[in-house]
Amino acid sequence: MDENGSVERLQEIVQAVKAKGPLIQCLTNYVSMDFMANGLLALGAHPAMVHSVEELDVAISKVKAAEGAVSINIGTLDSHWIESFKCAVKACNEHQVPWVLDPVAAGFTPLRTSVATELLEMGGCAVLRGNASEIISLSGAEGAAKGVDSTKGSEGAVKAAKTLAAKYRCVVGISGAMDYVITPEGKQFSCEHGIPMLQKITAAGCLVSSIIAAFVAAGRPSGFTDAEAALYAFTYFGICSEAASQNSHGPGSLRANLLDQLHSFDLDQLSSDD
Ligand SMILES: Nc1ncnc2c1ncn2[C@@H]1O[C@H](COP(=O)(O)OP(=O)(O)O)[C@@H](O)[C@H]1O
Ligand SMILES: Cc1ncsc1CCOP(=O)(O)O
Ligand SMILES: [Mg+2]
Repeated sequence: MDENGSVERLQEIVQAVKAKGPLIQCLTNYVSMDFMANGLLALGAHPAMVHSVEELDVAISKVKAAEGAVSINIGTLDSHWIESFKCAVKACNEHQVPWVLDPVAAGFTPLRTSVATELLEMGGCAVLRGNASEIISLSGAEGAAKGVDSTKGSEGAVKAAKTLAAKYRCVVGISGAMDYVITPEGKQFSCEHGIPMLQKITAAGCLVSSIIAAFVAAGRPSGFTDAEAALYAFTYFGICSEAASQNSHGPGSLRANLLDQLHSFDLDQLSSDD
């Protein structure tokens, strides 16, 4: 894989997602639930938002049988959610189901940093995806999070991402104007697609994290590494947002058009220069 992947591999993994329709079990915040479920459905995946500790083990054993993945997002944290996250990670690791972590607003409060760190320390995370402030905060430095938003550019988090990827043996994705994907061995890939207006749609980052989970689930049986899956998820999301922006007049129409593009973006229109 070169630094940005290839159009042929992008087409292959998107077609795999649409053909397999992976089951993505999401433990996510109240803000993102609707957009994440609709975004995953538009993409061709099958979302389920199960989060009670009483049913997570059964649900995740079914995710295993369906070759799906789990998306964990700490956005609206409280003590019940914390128990659910730990229970989900334990079940994922027991059943060998890939899980993706979105450490929303890590660094904004100490609890968020410590909960995300505790989950990573349980081991088995496939991909950690955050914005620059979140990734820097998890590395132990001052990330200067402005609530759930980053105040720093993604390039400023690459060093922190390399530290985290090596420490937790997981792929780390940093979103921003440039998205970066870092492997546990310290290899770096990047994706320049996307539009600034995405920052005006709440839960765009949450949706990207769950799309990464869908690409990991569909990609593994087709021979894609988790780093490739993350890179192509960022790329597909970025390209769809660019196409969506052409008929959009602001965040409201962009949000609707983005769902349409995730559903029916024509991959054949891409050339190897894209
Ligand atoms: N300035 C930007 N230009 C282009 N794309 C962006 C920009 N900022 C964020 N994005 C894209 O928006 C999506 C959400 O990323 P981001 O806003 O960093 O996440 P979060 O919402 O978790 O803070 C990602 O796909 C990212 O590539
Ligand atoms: C606004 C907000 N508050 C708690 S979770 C959440 C959504 C954050 O979504 P994203 O990180 O994708 O912008
Ligand atoms: Mg976020």
